[in-house]
Amino acid sequence: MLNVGFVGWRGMVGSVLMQRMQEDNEFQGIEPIFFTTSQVGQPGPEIGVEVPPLKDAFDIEALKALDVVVTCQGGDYTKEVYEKLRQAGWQGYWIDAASTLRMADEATIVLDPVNRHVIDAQLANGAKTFVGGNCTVSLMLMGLGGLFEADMIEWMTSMTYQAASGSGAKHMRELIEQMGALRDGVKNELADPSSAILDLDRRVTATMRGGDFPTDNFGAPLAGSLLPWIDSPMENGQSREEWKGGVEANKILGLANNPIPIDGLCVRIGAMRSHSQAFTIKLKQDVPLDEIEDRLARHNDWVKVIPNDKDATIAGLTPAAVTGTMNVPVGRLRKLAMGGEYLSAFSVGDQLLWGAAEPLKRMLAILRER
Ligand SMILES: NC(=O)C1=CN([C@@H]2O[C@H](COP(=O)(O)OP(=O)(O)OC[C@H]3O[C@@H](n4cnc5c(N)ncnc54)[C@H](OP(=O)(O)O)[C@@H]3O)[C@@H](O)[C@H]2O)C=CC1
Ligand SMILES: N[C@@H](CC(=O)OP(=O)(O)O)C(=O)O
Repeated sequence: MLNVGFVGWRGMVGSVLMQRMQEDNEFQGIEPIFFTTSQVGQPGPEIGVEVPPLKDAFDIEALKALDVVVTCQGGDYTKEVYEKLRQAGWQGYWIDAASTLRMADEATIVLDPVNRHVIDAQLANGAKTFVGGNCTVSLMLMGLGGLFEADMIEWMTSMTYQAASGSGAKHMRELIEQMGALRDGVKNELADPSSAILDLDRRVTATMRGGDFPTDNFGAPLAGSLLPWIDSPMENGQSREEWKGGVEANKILGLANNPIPIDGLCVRIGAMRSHSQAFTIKLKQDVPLDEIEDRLARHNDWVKVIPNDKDATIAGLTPAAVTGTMNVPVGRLRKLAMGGEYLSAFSVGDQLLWGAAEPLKRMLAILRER
């Protein structure tokens, strides 16, 4: 039986991982041991099986005794511990949510409905380090997997609409604080149906720009606005989030030596935990739309093709419809005015499920089944 150490299990991604593992009964058949950076000795989580008290996540000797480490603790923890553990001679499997190791040669980015062949080849080669992809990238590949699998894409852009959760729990709270502050600022005008809409609008804008508006985490208003920059700048003018779109997607697909150009703009919007993306796809050939829809729908169990009509789109292709589900709907499928090789698509997915926890959970299941 594998003994598996969990680090970062009470954070946002870690909690979703715990929830999903319990739902699918995946603590059976492993020996789970829980670690902490701040609560050593306290009781472990209730997961339906007995677990020992929390161990110190920085204790290299304790980690060395594990077959597998699963960490959702974050990049600083990975930087601090991973090298030390490997240098201490540990040869176990490291499964990580953080971006730190993703582009390292020894690391495989895991998204098994899309790249099980890459994962299996890496395991056969003795690979021991497996990292979940960037949420936007994983959700793009889950939605468009059928087109990548059939090698139909010459290049594509992804224009994103990313939820607050991608920045962390404090940011989700701040988004709601901002929404509340905007509403509170026009309480009286809202109660009076005859109040002038432009007065109401002026007040909303004044609240948003006022010194009391809560922006400690985002650094700017998000509610009633948007932020067209995510993560740090790269030298070429891309944001790091945009850079990840190209390099991570190609690494996941095993195309690093012959990459498909993938680029776009990443934008934070006021959704809670589902990321959306609009794609412009240059196909290698003018393939009929029904064949495209068929390939997309058949690729995996979670992608759902949404007919390109208004009612179906509004009902099924929104963060409000998708959040908390494993579904990755893809719709707005149509050929663009530029010609039959130009396809538009739009997809939505819960960035804490397929975007973060699920690929890690499934990687652990792959190891358990070996
Ligand atoms: N947020 C996201 O959407 C995504 C995140 N990731 C990656 O996953 C990693 C973790 O992110 P995320 O889950 O957002 O991190 P969190 O900030 O939610 O949790 C990280 C750690 O903070 C500690 N902590 C301190 N106070 C609390 C508290 N009140 N409640 C819960 N935990 C607390 C816990 O460690 P301890 O128990 O040791 O004190 C916890 O494991 C990062 O590397 C991130 O890049 C990847 C994909 C998506
Ligand atoms: N950067 C993503 C979330 C995230 O954690 O990404 P990564 O795992 O690549 O650091 C977002 O803000 O939506």
